[in-house]
Amino acid sequence: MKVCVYGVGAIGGLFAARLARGGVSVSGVARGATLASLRERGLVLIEGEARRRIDIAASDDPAALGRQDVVIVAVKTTAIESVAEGIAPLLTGDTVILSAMNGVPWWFFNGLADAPPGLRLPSLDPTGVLDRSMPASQVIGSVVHLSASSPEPGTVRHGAGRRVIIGAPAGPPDGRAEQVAELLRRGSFDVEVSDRIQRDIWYKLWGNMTMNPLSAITGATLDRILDDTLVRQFATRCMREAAQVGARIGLTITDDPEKRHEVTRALGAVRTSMLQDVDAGRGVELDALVTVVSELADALAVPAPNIDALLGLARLHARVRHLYP
Ligand SMILES: NC(=O)C1=CN([C@@H]2O[C@H](COP(=O)(O)OP(=O)(O)OC[C@H]3O[C@@H](n4cnc5c(N)ncnc54)[C@H](OP(=O)(O)O)[C@@H]3O)[C@@H](O)[C@H]2O)C=CC1
Ligand SMILES: CC(C)(CO)C(=O)C(=O)O
Repeated sequence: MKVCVYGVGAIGGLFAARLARGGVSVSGVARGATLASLRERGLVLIEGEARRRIDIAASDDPAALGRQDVVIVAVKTTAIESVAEGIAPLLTGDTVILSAMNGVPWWFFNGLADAPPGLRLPSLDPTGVLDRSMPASQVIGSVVHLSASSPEPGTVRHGAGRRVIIGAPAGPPDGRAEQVAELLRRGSFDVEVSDRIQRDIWYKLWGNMTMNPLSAITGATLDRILDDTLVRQFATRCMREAAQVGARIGLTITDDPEKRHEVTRALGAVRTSMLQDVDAGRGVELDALVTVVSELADALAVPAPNIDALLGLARLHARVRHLYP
């Protein structure tokens, strides 16, 4: 089985390294300093005290890597259009595209019976280029419940966790999801196959759609955000609104926000990925995490004044720093 990872950063690098270590034939689409480093030093995987070099074929030209059985898309959501532009040479009609990013992806409403037919959101694939180049029928979605970082290009450090949930957008688990699960298990990931991956994505989003922008705006770690009563209550109000939005498209959340806060608070003094992006001067994944929820609330006529306030503040904060268009 030929597997290509598109975007060899923290998550892509971890998938690539662990699959290659498990004997899978892996290549990577990388660019710039990452590509140079992969060619010179191989992909470096740091797990605990262990540091290991793993050689994979890498190119910034997907045509040089050829047709694949599975393509793992692991860029930041802000770069997804560049993947749409480049991915064609990797695909046949049977290639599985494993979408491994946070937030609401372009294929999210496919197979979601309770979503209004033909629903389109302004910030989600407005031109249809993502759907044309990466059709939902070929996608397996995922929720990546682990952490990784890339301390320097071509090096990936595995943080905590090994859990990955995957599932086809439409219908019950099918053969493709099971095949991808088996593949990922060769990389020693703990894989679950979901019969409704959108529900799992929405549940993760329910937490990070507030924590990420709140950390970006304030510069605070998760513990400080949740220990501030007013900010915690604001996050709770946003989550209640998001829960109402989700319920309208069949993605009901039964948990109470407080229960979720307790889980997040236990993570301690974590700098969220969005705060790290702000610190590094990188674009922020605001559209996939927050804009989409605000637009969905609007489309479904669910009042969401707190989510809109969060979006407005986070967007302005990012725009002032040239981190959002
Ligand atoms: N890191 C984590 O612990 C977790 C991350 N996630 C999610 O996973 C996704 C990926 O995050 P993460 O791995 O941290 O991000 P990174 O920024 O570490 O990695 C993304 C990689 O994609 C590369 N890339 C982007 N566009 C292209 C392109 N057109 N061609 C080739 N390479 C490209 C980037 O290269 P360059 O540097 O040149 O831009 C970078 O190496 C995000 O949606 C994130 O929210 C989810 C769970 C945990
Ligand atoms: C740390 C966490 C869980 C905070 O919501 C996260 O999802 C992120 O940093 O992107």
